[in-house]
Amino acid sequence: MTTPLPGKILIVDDDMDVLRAARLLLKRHFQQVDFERNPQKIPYLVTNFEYDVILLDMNFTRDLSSGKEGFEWLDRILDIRPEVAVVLFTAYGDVEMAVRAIKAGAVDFVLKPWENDKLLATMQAAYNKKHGNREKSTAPLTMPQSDVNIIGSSQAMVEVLDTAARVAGTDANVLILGENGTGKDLLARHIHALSMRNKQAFVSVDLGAISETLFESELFGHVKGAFTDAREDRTGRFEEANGGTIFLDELGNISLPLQAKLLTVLQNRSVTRVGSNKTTPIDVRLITATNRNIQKMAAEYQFRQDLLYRINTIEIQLPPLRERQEDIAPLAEYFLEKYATKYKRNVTALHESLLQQLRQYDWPGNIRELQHAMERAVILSQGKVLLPKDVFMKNAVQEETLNTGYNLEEMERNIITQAMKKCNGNITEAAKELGLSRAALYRRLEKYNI
Ligand SMILES: Nc1ncnc2c1ncn2[C@@H]1O[C@H](COP(=O)(O)OP(=O)(O)OP(=O)(O)O)[C@@H](O)[C@H]1O
Repeated sequence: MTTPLPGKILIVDDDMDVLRAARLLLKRHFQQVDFERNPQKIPYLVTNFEYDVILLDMNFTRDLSSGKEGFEWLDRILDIRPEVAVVLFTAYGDVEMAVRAIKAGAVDFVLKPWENDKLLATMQAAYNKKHGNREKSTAPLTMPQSDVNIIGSSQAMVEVLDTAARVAGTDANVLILGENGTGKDLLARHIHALSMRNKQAFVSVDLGAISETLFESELFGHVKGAFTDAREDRTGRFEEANGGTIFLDELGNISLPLQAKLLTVLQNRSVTRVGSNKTTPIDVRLITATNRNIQKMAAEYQFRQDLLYRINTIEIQLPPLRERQEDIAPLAEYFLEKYATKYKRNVTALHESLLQQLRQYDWPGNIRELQHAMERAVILSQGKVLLPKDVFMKNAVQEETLNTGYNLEEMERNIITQAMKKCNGNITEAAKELGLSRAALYRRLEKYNI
């Protein structure tokens, strides 16, 4: 048995069975574990005993499901002892409540019914966090720093980044929602960079770009001879991510049979390579993303509800760029500097009239579109200051589009055809030109039969 941590723990829950089971487990790992059924005793206990971590139930009998009482007690505890680490017990599926609790100052949460390893790891991390912070109370927190550069000071982005920072240290599954080009991939990297797993791999998989037949082999690996083209053993992406984070992008695009396969892996926390009967345990943090309305898909039985429950412990919605206009100028300036350096161009500023137009435009391709518009403008501009004409040029594509009238689908088809022509059929280049991900372009090529 490992030496117990010298921590003092308090468990507050009105269910005696929960108290006994949690205490039995934690007692083996912490020096002192007290428990209390009656939440009214919390102020007395917290005032008189220096607990390191308090494991607090969200719902007491007075109020069975809203979590309101849990929030009140959380506030009281933090009023009396702001330095104590509070971990919340929440019922399975209380996603919103868990996010709110973390925003309200809890360090983490554990879902009931709990897995012993998970509860223990969470309590130990909470203890370490609190203990580390107390010793270095005047020094900056020793949280991992992210080297991912996310620009955004709009209220919406501040909230997104705040939630990301709070959930990064937990192992909670995160589902990132947002239109194409809003920065879902970047945010996933940021969460990984802020997490304890940041020294391990971050593996990003674009599910929209994997064919149905290769899905299993790509994700779970295969053994030599498993199918005609399997000439060597292959490690799947889940195994590559072992110990780190796996980011599954475009999750809304996979078929129901593949959803079932993914769910099995997530439930069993192990993978079996195609053609093998040996299972390998995996320890990965899961971040997923989609640009589709996944709740609606679940309601229409296009997406499995049980899989959704697994992946959306925390949901983060990235707003489209048109809804965070304050971020447009800082982003444009950031890309200006980036590309001026990259292409060694002496372009140093954005004219006020350009800034105005940038703010007015609605950016259907979001930040990716702005990024490419700035890259093109920096390369082509003739002066030091970028003007509206440098960014909003009427080029052949736009002219041709205008001639087709206002049928949106027709316009989209035309723009894509033009971009494919311009890039000689190179999908990566054309996707870049259009401000779309490769997968998003593939889907459209299929849709329009181009
Ligand atoms: N807040 C931001 N600050 C700086 N760069 C950003 C920001 N958001 C996105 N970007 C950049 O914009 C581009 C598109 O972002 P990203 O690929 O993360 O979007 P996405 O939502 O994952 O797109 P898709 O849905 O098409 O896969 C990337 O080059 C990314 O680095």
